[in-house]
Amino acid sequence: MVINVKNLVKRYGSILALDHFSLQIEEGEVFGLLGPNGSGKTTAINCILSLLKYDKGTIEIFGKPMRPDAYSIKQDIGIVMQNVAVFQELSVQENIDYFCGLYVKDRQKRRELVEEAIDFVGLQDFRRFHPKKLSGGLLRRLNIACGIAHKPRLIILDEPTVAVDPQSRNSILEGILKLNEQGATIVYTSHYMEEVEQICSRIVIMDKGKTLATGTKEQLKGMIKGGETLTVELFGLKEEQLDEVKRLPHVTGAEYDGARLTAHCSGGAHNLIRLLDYLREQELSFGRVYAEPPTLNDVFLEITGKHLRD
Ligand SMILES: Nc1ncnc2c1ncn2[C@@H]1O[C@H](COP(=O)(O)OP(=O)(O)OP(=O)(O)O)[C@@H](O)[C@H]1O
Repeated sequence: MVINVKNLVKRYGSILALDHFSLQIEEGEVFGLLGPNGSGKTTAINCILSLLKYDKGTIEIFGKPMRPDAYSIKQDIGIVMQNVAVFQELSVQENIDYFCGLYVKDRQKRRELVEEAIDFVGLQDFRRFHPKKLSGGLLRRLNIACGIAHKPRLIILDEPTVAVDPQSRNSILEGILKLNEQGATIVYTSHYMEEVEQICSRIVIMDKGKTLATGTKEQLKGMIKGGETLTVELFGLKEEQLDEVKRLPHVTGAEYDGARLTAHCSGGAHNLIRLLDYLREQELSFGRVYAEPPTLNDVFLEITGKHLRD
């Protein structure tokens, strides 16, 4: 097992940031830590890395107890933190070389690794630039290159795409999958469910410092009663008709905003056909129609009663 965390408790004064938090991550996983802002993701990562003292619990990495002075373990970990942490006075190349040099002393070897990292994040044309000349997206890529240049076995990324343009975001996500293909185990924290769904093989959903549910995205979605959401664009739906929609088989709830009818359905087949048949019977004409499978937000909503991003 790459990470084994048991019953972690962390308090900041009266705030209970981690409440008996446990986590098991196997070699080769792309593991997602999904939770709203303030749910304890960064605190969990900082405790796992021994950057923060905790009140209770045990942490093992690569089967060994993790401690602040466990340098042999730290050498095999790459960290990409939420806040970009690079030196303003060093160029792109020098920054990557500095961070790589914390783990790799051999200069020749390091030169190769720095070049590979520059290629990997696509900063070839910017190697002599200083950080203040880089856009937000490029700066994030530099931050990632600094964290991964030494080819660690475990890479932990804490919200690496916050405030990043869509193009850089995609290239970051693709890069993470490539690192995983090359053998690294990945831990990825985010409050963006779409990203976690896109790249993670297993996910823990957390809230208020606790683990709410763990599994693949299919397993997590299978845990809830809610199934697909149907949306129909139409005008003139009356209140009695909305009430009748709510009473259709498998419909667990419905809303109408004057232009769009949204119906939430539990499992069951033919929900869309049944809804459209009803609208035709009522001689209501409709525009676009779409059916969406449940999302991780629906899972979070059903467990906690609130949205991931309130
Ligand atoms: N240094 C600190 N002192 C006091 N309280 C803190 C400190 N750091 C975090 N907290 C509190 O601990 C809880 C968990 O915060 P944490 O930053 O770990 O959450 P998060 O899920 O990473 O959120 P975000 O996505 O906003 O970073 C929050 O209630 C936060 O306000």
